[in-house]
Amino acid sequence: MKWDAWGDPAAAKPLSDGIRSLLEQALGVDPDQNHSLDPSEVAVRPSALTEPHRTGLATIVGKEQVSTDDGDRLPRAGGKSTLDLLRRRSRGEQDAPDAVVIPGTEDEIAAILEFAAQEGLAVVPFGGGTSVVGGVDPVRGHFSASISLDLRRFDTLVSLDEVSGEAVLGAGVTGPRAEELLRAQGFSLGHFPQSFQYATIGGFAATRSSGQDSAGYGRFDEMIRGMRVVTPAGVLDLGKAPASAAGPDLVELFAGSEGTFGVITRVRLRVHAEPAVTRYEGWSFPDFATGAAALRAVEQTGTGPTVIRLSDEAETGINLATTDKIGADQITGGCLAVTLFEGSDEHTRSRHEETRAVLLAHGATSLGEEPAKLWEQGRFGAPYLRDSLLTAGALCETLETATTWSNLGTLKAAVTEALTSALGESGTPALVMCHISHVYPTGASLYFTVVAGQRGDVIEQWRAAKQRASDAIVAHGGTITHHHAVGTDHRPWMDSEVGELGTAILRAVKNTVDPAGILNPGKLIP
Ligand SMILES: Cc1cc2nc3c(=O)[nH]c(=O)nc-3n(C[C@H](O)[C@H](O)[C@H](O)COP(=O)(O)OP(=O)(O)OC[C@H]3O[C@@H](n4cnc5c(N)ncnc54)[C@H](O)[C@@H]3O)c2cc1C
Repeated sequence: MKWDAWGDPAAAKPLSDGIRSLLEQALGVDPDQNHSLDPSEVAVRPSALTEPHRTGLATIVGKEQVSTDDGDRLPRAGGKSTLDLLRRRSRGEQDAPDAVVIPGTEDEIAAILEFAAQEGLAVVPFGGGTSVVGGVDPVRGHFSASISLDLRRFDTLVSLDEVSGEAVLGAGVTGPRAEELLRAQGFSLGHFPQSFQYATIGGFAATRSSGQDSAGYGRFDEMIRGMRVVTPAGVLDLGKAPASAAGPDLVELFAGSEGTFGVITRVRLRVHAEPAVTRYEGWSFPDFATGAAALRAVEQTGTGPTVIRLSDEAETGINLATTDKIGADQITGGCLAVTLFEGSDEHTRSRHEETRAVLLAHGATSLGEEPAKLWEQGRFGAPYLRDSLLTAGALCETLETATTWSNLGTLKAAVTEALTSALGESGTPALVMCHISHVYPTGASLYFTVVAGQRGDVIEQWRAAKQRASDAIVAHGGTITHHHAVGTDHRPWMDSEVGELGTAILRAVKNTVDPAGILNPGKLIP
């Protein structure tokens, strides 16, 4: 993973002529500017880890698994939000963890946590580092140093129960590696967030991630059957049976705990047979409201697409749903939707037919297979485009929420207005696009992509727009996050999300499992 951008440098996406002219004409951006920083120009905050602390950590994990080198600290200095990437491009001293520690066993993690609690060191669990909410920021709080606890060595398929369809995967296994390990035995997890290529099993569990195939396979938290968590107060082995009435579900409590309650070392997950067939169909709707009503009908009827997504007019207009063709003018007007069906030949056929019937009855026009295939081919490409936009002097970021079907239109309008007016006040027009990509019987997510011109202090420019959008989300009945999690960025809205008593309950759990407060300070809990 690049330190100041997304993913593999070889997969970079230069801006097409279509996007370049869009930037120039609509946003007043000069795409020939270069806003990136050479790594040699970066000054990293010096490590504050003392020599005795380094020796103490090295005694636990071995000296080769403790590093205070800038080259190791910088890639763990934060996640991959636009704010993170803009910070990486800023001149002046950059924040970074004081050390990177890479344990190989649960006992080593327990010993690190004990040492950190005794010595007053903050510990930030680190999976793939793809957080977009400041989840891995090296916040020291009142501690003398912050260490990044990298889970990469927990990288195995621990076990597979083929009869029950359950697999135990190490926390550091990445998305592609999980599929590779499972497919070698005829199984698949089916969790494909856009960050799939770099994010990890532990990170998915810690953030209640949701993948693009959630209509078929569920959110990541719905896949979890159990997990092991090392906390400063001891080890928890959670989840005994496929279902249980033994009180409140502690698996649910630790899913989404964002490294503040403990370090997840392995996760037991529901898996399914590797799908034999995929069927594709793209659709056009006259407008977003008609499309949303059709998706609701599909979900409430339960016809079973694996993927179902709907882009609004703006997103359809610039062809963002099929990122490889952005700016090309092959889809005009209306709203594009895509559906995919995975499984056996017979089962995908029947689900496809039922879904078709519902969509056609609700105003859809079929576009054939191609738009859905193109979407699948380009599904992991958009983050590369964001890098090129930032480099060219445009601001580009995403944010997300969810609400009930009856409130969807109101919330979408309120967030769009908040972003447009906040960015307008900073002196730039804004292109606000939106899609639905996760559906439930009672509601859906809304995922916004914003492109604007960079004006003044760009970090402050985006912060102000995001604050306005977050306030609008809360004021209009949305959740502050459907799948990006809380981290530092959404923490100010947690009280509105769960109430003061809810926050007090989270604090009480934190005080029980992490009395010294060393785990991921400044995240999740207000
Ligand atoms: C381009 C892009 C696209 C994205 N698309 C999606 C998407 O489609 N769906 C989605 O849900 N999210 C998405 N995200 C957000 C992000 O990928 C998810 O939050 C992901 O689950 C984080 O996994 P990770 O392994 O990278 O965790 P990290 O970023 O390393 O950590 C995230 C949080 O979890 C904690 N953590 C990590 N591992 C552990 C562990 N083993 N034990 C305890 N705590 C731990 C960290 O301390 C931190 O608070 C996207 C991000 C980017 C940059």
